[in-house]
Amino acid sequence: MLSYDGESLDSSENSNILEEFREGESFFFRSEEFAFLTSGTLVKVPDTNLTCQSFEQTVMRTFEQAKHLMSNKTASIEPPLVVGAIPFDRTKPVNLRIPKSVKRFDPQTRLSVDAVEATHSLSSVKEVVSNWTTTHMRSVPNGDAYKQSVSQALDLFAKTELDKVVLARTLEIGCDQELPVSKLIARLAQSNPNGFIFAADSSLNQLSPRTLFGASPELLISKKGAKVFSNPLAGSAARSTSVTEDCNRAEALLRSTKDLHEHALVIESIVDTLSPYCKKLHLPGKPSLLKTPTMWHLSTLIQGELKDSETSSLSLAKALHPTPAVCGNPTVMARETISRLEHIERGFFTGTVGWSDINGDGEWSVTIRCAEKQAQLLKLYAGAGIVEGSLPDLELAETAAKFGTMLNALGISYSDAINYSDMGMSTSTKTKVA
Ligand SMILES: C=C(O[C@@H]1C=C(C(=O)O)C=C[C@H]1O)C(=O)O
Repeated sequence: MLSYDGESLDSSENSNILEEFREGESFFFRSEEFAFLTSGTLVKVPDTNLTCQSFEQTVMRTFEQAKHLMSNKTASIEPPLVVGAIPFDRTKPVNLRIPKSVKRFDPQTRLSVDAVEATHSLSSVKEVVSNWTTTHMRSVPNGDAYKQSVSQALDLFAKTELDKVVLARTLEIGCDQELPVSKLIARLAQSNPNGFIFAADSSLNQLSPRTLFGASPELLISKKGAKVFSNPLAGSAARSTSVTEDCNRAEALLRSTKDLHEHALVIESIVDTLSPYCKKLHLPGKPSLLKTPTMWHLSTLIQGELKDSETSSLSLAKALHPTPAVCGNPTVMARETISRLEHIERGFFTGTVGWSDINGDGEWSVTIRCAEKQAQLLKLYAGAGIVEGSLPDLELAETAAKFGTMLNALGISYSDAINYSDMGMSTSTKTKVA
């Protein structure tokens, strides 16, 4: 492992690097290619948002400031990185910073939070943080209200030009103590070996520190030199523990006209946005399947070669965000529909989280399968794309299945979740607790 200061750390099979994670100060990111933990803030990107004309210049100025501050250091200094999260709403401020130090490690490293866990499989936070219990769980909006919003969206498809809208809900989980984010990240990293694992400060002010963390399967954009990649996902089915049923669901998804349409809208929009930047753009003729431990998705890997290799990954993220995978189509109408029908504040959920270096090389994943921690409260987020042919019950169940990524990490079973909250499973399996 290497840090900015040229500090060299042992590269071993297991790493306790997450012990150094400090909420409010650290940023963690792991993709298939890169993994690092940062600490401190050298320079914060001043308040700006994706609608600002000067967004890129503001980031560049921050890099220049950081270079100046780092110029006193020794020759082994690595180039600075800008890291952080961008919210769903393009008019809201981004939360980006250039950290004081960056420790890189091999993405294959098995992460743990102490030496004992390093040698044992970390099965769930319920086992690692002994004796913690949930004080409450509640879906906001509740299942019926969510289904009603889906029905209202379906009416709009018939009456307006709206083709697709993504509607989300949250699952609030109260804990009887503060859970360490480091352990949750370790668990997510172990059980989602192919996902983008992230943890970022999402505080809006110093008084209420918040941390956003998750395991996203979706890549908004990555850029290395002239090469760009985007891996949009749209069209989903929950995994099954029965192998036969699991295969059936995957095959049904690949053939589903509704899901293929939902997927095609996303691909078309991303290709339209990337085309002017690229001299070559390649994509397969049809979507393939991508699986996470909890979900199947329709997936398309888009690869391009930039006309100008200096185009920054952040400029591309700015151009693409929000894609119809998390917003809808047409974008403006979908955004208005979300603000009218969704009844939650998305914040950084369905934004983008990642990093970029001074040359613009970087990775920005879509901020999904995540939760935000504020003291003893965890807020889990999940959304589903609604198109003509969507059924309110199934969309509610899809959001429930998407909560599974985080529930698994927490060691909360579906049945526990159903007992305590309106999770949106079929009413026959629901046991309400007074
Ligand atoms: C909004 C979410 O996921 C998005 C919606 C999907 C869908 O509707 O099929 C699939 C992947 C994501 O682009 C989420 O996971 O919360």
